[in-house]
Amino acid sequence: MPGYNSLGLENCPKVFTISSGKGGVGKTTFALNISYALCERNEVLLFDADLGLANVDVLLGLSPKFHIGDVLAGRCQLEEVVLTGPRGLKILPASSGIVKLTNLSESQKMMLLDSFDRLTTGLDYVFLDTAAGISENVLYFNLASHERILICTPEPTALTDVYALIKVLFKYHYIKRFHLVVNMIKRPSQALEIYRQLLRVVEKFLGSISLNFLGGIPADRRVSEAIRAQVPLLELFPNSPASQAIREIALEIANMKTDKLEGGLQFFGRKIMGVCA
Ligand SMILES: Nc1ncnc2c1ncn2[C@@H]1O[C@H](COP(=O)(O)OP(=O)(O)OP(=O)(O)O)[C@@H](O)[C@H]1O
Repeated sequence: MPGYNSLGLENCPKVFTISSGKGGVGKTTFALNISYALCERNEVLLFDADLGLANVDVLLGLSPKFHIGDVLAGRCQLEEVVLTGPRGLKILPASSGIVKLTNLSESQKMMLLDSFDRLTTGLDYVFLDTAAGISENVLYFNLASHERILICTPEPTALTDVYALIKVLFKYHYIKRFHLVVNMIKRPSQALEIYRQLLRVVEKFLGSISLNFLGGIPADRRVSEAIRAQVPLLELFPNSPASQAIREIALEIANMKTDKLEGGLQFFGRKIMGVCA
């Protein structure tokens, strides 16, 4: 049976990249919990695309038998790398500490995208948790997705780093559509203040960019307790302030309209190869 996503499009998951510019802002925690929230009613794959420093599997206490390096070396199929997490969430772990994976060749990227296209058939959502910063891989995964969620915190450095990421994606890759989540806010109004601050700078220096405010997540001590317990925050503390905020963002994502979803990631891979050639 072919799969249908929430928009009724056959075999075409909606692909989101989650990136941050700065490290340590809560990107992986968000990626795990937003995937967990959405897999209550959908088929979801969380791809730990932080190819140098993987940790989604660590957050869940899972032990991968194979990793993407094994696929690239021809030792297994991508399907064998996938782990099943809570609520049936599918997790594609990356490859902790294998430095050469951080610089994939174009042919390796294409091979990975081909396998990825097979793997994602029938899914509703794919979330790509990228590395921090603006390395080639981060840009590549951002290009390969339908939507881009940027995470920042109220810290000025988090804001300047997320601006740098938007700037590179816009100036060199013509990407104009982004969503913002402000994590670790201290009071409810802070998220919108930060969003407006970033929007002002983006409009002043970059012009016609669509920056959508997805929501704010409070600083919540339950987050680190859930990490220590290796259980998603939404499962362990479903009523904590951060859990409630993440569920609201999940609702926004579920209701998000996308103009047109084309093909799977393979299509995007080809598109990128055209851009990069
Ligand atoms: N809403 C929150 N409230 C309190 N602490 C948080 C929150 N979100 C994340 N954290 C804490 O921030 C730290 C970094 O989180 P996480 O590993 O998810 O960040 P990251 O951006 O993925 O980091 P990296 O750059 O290493 O990939 C963790 O210790 C986590 O407990």
